[in-house]
Amino acid sequence: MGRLTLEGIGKDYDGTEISRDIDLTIEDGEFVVFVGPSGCGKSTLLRMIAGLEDITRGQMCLDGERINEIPPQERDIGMVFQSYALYPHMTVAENMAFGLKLARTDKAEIRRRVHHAAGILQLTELLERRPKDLSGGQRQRVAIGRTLVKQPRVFLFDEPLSNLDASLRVEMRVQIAELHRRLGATMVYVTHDQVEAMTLADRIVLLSAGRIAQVGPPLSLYHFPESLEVAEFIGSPRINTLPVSVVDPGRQRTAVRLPNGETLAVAVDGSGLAAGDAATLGVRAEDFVAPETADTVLAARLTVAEQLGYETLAHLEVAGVDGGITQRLDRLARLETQQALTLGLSGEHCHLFAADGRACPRRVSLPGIAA
Ligand SMILES: Nc1ncnc2c1ncn2[C@@H]1O[C@H](COP(=O)(O)OP(=O)(O)OP(=O)(O)O)[C@@H](O)[C@H]1O
Repeated sequence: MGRLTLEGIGKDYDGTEISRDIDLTIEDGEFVVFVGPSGCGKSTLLRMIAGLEDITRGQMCLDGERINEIPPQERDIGMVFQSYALYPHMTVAENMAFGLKLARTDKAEIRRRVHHAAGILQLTELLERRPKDLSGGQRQRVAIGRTLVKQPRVFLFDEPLSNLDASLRVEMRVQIAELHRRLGATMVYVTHDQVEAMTLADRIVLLSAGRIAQVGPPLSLYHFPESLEVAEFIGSPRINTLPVSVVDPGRQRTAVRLPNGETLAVAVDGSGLAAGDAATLGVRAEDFVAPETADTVLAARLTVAEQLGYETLAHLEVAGVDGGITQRLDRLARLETQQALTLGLSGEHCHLFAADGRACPRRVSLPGIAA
């Protein structure tokens, strides 16, 4: 088993609050990813779970047992670090066996576990090599193997792929997902890369300034963000934002005035808003619709087209929208610089945020995705 519960967890450094009010249950076998901007407290929270940082406030339990005061090596929690921290003078097998030797595990049992882990991580052929003779991806697999042999109840990963090049990151991401599927173990993973978070997580914990901004399955955070901050962090390219003013707040639809003076009825519960309030309309790059079927349109002009092979990203100038708009188009879209384009908006496909950043609840249902 490996069920973690965090109740009211907080951390101070020299009187400054770094983490606060963290209430979270991580179920046995779950893959949870902590994500958020640099300095939001992801690593600090992970290190508190590992026992590498003291907990200032709150209680942490593993399978119902309080672990606040239990030293790291006795917690039954294994951590894979960003820097692989392998011993250069030891072979792969010796590196993987080292922790078990210190724990005075029986030699035959060590050999069995090292070979089992090497099989899972495709390291069997490399067991006699030294770290300097391995690629970055192989070293990272050894670092994972060193944790795997300890058979911990919970695996922690602190940005394990950030030292790898882009293609190797993708490859290792798939291997970590596969490892989770095979072991069915509880895994907690820290990254600032939202693509890694989206692809690996059963649930994402998005942190902001030491607090939890939102917890949920990746697609819930993508389609039903509770704040502008979450909407802007999840998704690439970043969600488009347009300054609007509220014309008529309603329970099913809320009418807003767009920068071009037109009105759009957005499918949200705007009952917390008042006519005249400033607000922000959010539209994801793929959520513009054909002008013929749109509720209203915006005139745009192309500045740059990025042709990525599998899609085209059109960067557009729109009057009254600072920073412009990005539209995701078909991979074969043919565009010319300065070309005039018409953006179609549908009230069903937009988000609306109050001036304080709070999201108005969307009035749309997406099959299989919980709001
Ligand atoms: N030992 C320390 N003493 C004082 N402040 C610290 C210490 N360690 C971290 N901090 C501060 O705590 C905050 C959170 O740091 P943390 O490393 O947890 O953030 P992070 O979200 O993991 O960031 P990154 O993505 O850049 O690694 C930061 O403001 C950081 O400067």
